[in-house]
Amino acid sequence: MIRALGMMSGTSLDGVDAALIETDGERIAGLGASAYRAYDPAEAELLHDALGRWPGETGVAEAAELSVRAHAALAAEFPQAQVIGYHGQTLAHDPGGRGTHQAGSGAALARLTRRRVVWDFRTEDVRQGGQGAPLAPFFHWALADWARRNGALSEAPVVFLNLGGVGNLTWVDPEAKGPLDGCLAFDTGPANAPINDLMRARGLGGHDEGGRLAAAGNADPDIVAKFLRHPYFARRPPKSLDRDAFARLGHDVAALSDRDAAATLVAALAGSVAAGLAHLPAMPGRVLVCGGGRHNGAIMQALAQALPCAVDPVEAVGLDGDMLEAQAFGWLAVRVLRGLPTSGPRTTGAPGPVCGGRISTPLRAG
Ligand SMILES: Nc1ncnc2c1ncn2[C@@H]1O[C@H](COP(=O)(O)OP(=O)(O)OP(=O)(O)O)[C@@H](O)[C@H]1O
Ligand SMILES: CC(=O)N[C@H]1[C@@H]2OC[C@@H](O2)[C@@H](O)[C@@H]1O[C@H](C)C(=O)O
Repeated sequence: MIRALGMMSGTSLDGVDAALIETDGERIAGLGASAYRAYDPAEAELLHDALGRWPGETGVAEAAELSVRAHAALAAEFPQAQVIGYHGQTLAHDPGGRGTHQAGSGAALARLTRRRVVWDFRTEDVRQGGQGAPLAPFFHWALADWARRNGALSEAPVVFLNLGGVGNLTWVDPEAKGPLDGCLAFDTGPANAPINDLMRARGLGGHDEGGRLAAAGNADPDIVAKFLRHPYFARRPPKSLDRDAFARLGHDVAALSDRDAAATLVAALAGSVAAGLAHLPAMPGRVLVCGGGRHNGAIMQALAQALPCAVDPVEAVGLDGDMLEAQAFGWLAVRVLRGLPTSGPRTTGAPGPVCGGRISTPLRAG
């Protein structure tokens, strides 16, 4: 077993999560301590300004340097970690075109932390013809296996729904012999990013705390219906999204009041997840929600109404929904060290199993 530190900073640009996990890259032996470092407003601004940019373009070197510095500071709190799984900051994602761009050098992080770092998890998958995302699904399979062995989960199949800046879901059949056969995964649609962008644009803060603003408003059914007519939702998986792929939605709610705009974005999110369930091989017994969106009461209520099965935060089966993606990149780092696949046809649509990720080793003295 290896003690890995997974580190993730997602598309909502709020900060860096770090979590320890003990694993051989197959079974989870234990989930350990975790920590969070928020980006301050100036840092969030710098990252925001770099969104949509590719290596070499304005502001990218600064965003990369910030990412490495923030991750190194957080990693210092975990001297016990034998390897770091470093996702980097996604600035742009265009798997059918220019590729995928996670800013931040794992080699620089290895130098600063004097630890082995596994990074650049998505490029190889895209090179082989996959979407490069989502990558958490194989870990969702391992979690379902773990929760079932602990007696915390009885439903099979089950869905993990991650609500970060973008939403993604994994249909998991824990009775399958492994993650390559036992998952079906894809991005469902925009999740918190349009809500955060609305709040920022209207000077209301960085997010809708608890979903209170949305809960006080009424969704505009025409805007939601128009949004759900976008061909993305009918397209069969695999499929993945750039953070700002649905910027039109933000323009469509511009004329609404603050509360109705927030309610409309929440209804659009719930509708996109319902549309996603229609692509699954069988209805899950339960949807387990992770990511920051589960703290938004309006989102959880809208999901409970829109979905034909139970909807619970992952805490219901003993997991930590704020740290699950960080744990995923620790688990994936160990898989890369062992040469095990990190994605495949039913998660990213790559033509076969892919082991994505580069390994950087710090220089030793002497
Ligand atoms: N208490 C809360 N109330 C309402 N919304 C919240 C709350 N806490 C977090 N969120 C939402 O969740 C977001 C953070 O979610 P998360 O950390 O899962 O995203 P991420 O990891 O950056 O994104 P991704 O999964 O897309 O890579 C916040 O930006 C906010 O929109
Ligand atoms: C390109 C990229 O960074 N995509 C993220 C984003 O945030 C959620 C969704 O879109 C998912 O596809 C992915 O992150 C998670 C961790 C994943 O790869 O599973």
